[in-house]
Amino acid sequence: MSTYSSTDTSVVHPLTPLGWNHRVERAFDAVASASAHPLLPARVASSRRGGAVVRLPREAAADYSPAVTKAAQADPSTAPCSGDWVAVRRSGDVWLVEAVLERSGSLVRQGVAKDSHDQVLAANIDAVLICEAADQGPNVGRLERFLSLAWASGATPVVAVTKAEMAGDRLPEVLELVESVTMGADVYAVSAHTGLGLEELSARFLPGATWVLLGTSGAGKSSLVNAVAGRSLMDTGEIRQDRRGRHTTTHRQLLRLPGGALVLDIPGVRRIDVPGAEEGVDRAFADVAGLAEQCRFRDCRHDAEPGCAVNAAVDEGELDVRRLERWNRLRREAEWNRSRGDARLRTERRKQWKAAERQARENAWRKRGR
Ligand SMILES: Nc1nc2c(ncn2[C@@H]2O[C@H](COP(=O)(O)OP(=O)(O)OP(=O)(O)O)[C@@H](O)[C@H]2O)c(=O)[nH]1
Ligand SMILES: [Zn+2]
Repeated sequence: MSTYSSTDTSVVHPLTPLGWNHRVERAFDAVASASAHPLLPARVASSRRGGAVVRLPREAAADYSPAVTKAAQADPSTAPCSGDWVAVRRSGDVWLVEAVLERSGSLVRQGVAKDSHDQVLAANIDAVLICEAADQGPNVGRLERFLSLAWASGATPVVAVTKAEMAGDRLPEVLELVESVTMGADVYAVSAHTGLGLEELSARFLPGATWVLLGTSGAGKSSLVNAVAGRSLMDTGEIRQDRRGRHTTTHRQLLRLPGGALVLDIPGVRRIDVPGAEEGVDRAFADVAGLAEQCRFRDCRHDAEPGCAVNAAVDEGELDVRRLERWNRLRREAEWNRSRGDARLRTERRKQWKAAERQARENAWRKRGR
């Protein structure tokens, strides 16, 4: 692995290799200057209910402070997650996470149960690498879903068509199909086995940038990262198969590529629900959304309304009707998820108001009693 090197002589922050930058520095300074305790910045590699593994830059286990725990109970999306920058302090012989610093792009999974909360899968990400295997389709509906999610995160999506050598002569056809739905996101045909396209893709992994991998199980994410790194950073399918039943879940979740980019490994993202953000869907479907803006009526449902630019494009063969149907479905899903999120928020606010009212009454009562 290459070591981090700075070309100038200024002092390099020890967390720079983990993606530390001015934005994070300002966020940390604001928290640290308001704290009664001396705090240190750290980045979360992985987290679970009561604590996290953080990098200071050395790796350490950290528990959550009562304030962080309380906030996470009220809203789990505030709990530390992979990629988060946090402020920690030493308390006796343990590290305590005192605050989660303000996030830039984060990948959010919609809560699925009724009144369930969104879950932040990865925080402070700059780019999302969507992996779709060339030998199994590819599945454009799935790609559109991943792209919507990625755009909603605020990070830049990049698509890797993995196992490209398996497509053989069909590769141009596969790429054409992929590119018909990627709307300007860059697409790379890669093979971890033959090395195809790895150099071009590697050039995208800029030092200090944080990437997250999306793709179904077996899409070749781990193999791709290992091939780019030139060594085994992640367990691939075969290795996990061998280890089944043994307690060897020691692999890291915040990886550093030789070029200095960071990769967050978020295991177990099977079904992806689009978050309650139609903007993500509309970015992924920029062609359809652009047409919809030209409809005569602002609230056009693109059914049988007169002056519907979307249907006109379908009639003229410029827009695939299946893509239109998939856009409608994802949009409805996003709208529904958002309205559910809004309803949950209203319930929570009501609870908070009630608690505040109760507190005010108690305070008044105590004052009177004095
Ligand atoms: N032919 C071919 N097979 C590949 C390539 N990359 C990965 N594979 C195979 O695809 C299977 C899955 O690869 P992984 O890298 O483990 O896939 P993954 O996306 O990390 O899977 P999860 O960790 O379960 O999400 C393995 O059997 C790999 O050997 C490739 O470029 N070409
Ligand atoms: Zn319309």
